[in-house]
Amino acid sequence: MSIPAIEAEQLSVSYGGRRVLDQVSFAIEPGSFVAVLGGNGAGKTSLFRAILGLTIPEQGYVRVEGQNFGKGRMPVGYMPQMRRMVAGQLSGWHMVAAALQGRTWGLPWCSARARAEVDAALDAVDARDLAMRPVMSLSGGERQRLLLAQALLDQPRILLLDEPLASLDPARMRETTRRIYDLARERRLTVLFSTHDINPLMGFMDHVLYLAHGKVLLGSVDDVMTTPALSALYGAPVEVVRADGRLFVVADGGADTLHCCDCAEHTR
Ligand SMILES: Nc1ncnc2c1ncn2[C@@H]1O[C@H](COP(=O)(O)OP(=O)(O)OP(=O)(O)O)[C@@H](O)[C@H]1O
Repeated sequence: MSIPAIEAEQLSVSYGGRRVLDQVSFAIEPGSFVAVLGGNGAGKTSLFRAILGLTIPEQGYVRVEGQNFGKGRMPVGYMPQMRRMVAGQLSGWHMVAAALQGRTWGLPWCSARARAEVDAALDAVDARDLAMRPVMSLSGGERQRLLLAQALLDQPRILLLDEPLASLDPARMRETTRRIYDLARERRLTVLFSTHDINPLMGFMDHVLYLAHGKVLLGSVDDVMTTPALSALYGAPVEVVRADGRLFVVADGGADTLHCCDCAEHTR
């Protein structure tokens, strides 16, 4: 592999002495589209924050394109979880522009260049029609598009997308995934895409990065989504079941469905 887009080595992240990521190591290939899976509290957001340098590792390191950027500007666009979004009365345009303002400290943020960049990001996610509307009046799917536009500012080479499908209906999930996939291919982006529902990503993702109990497993869907692989990761028996063209990951005894995916849809 060439220099990895993202590389973690013996990375540990803890909060108040509780380890969320425990000496994890992995390397993400440039240009790959990676589904980041794991139950609630598995550490998906913590991993993204560590990559962004917003959370200081207890141990180990993360490198982006082979470098430790520290507080420097990295070539990474971040789409946070929507429930963390605060926008109030801002228009869609100003919400996207606010992210640019944060990154162009010291420059006149309403310059022609800045305006053109915001317009281009809105165009890329087909959201020009949302530009003048108050964000608080927008639907969940429309707000997601604005968050994606924010992540595209500054021409990133890597996108970290934290649950971009949250609160979308199944048709919108597939449409949103396709939009992100098309953008990623067109711009040769590396994408880490966290989700609780792998179904809409089938046929789009190159790899799965699965988090459980502080550990990670990275590989193809066929390598990771298997009974032995996930049981080893969880350190307890889980079962990967294929039924009606769908893939279910269930806790031992079948009482608890952890994830499911639709194996029937492998075509783009
Ligand atoms: N700033 C923090 N201080 C203390 N604990 C934290 C902090 N941030 C996250 N945690 C805890 O770390 C664990 C992992 O959280 P994280 O948000 O990374 O998980 P996640 O996989 O993104 O979860 P979800 O799917 O529910 O969004 C959780 O138990 C959470 O409560």
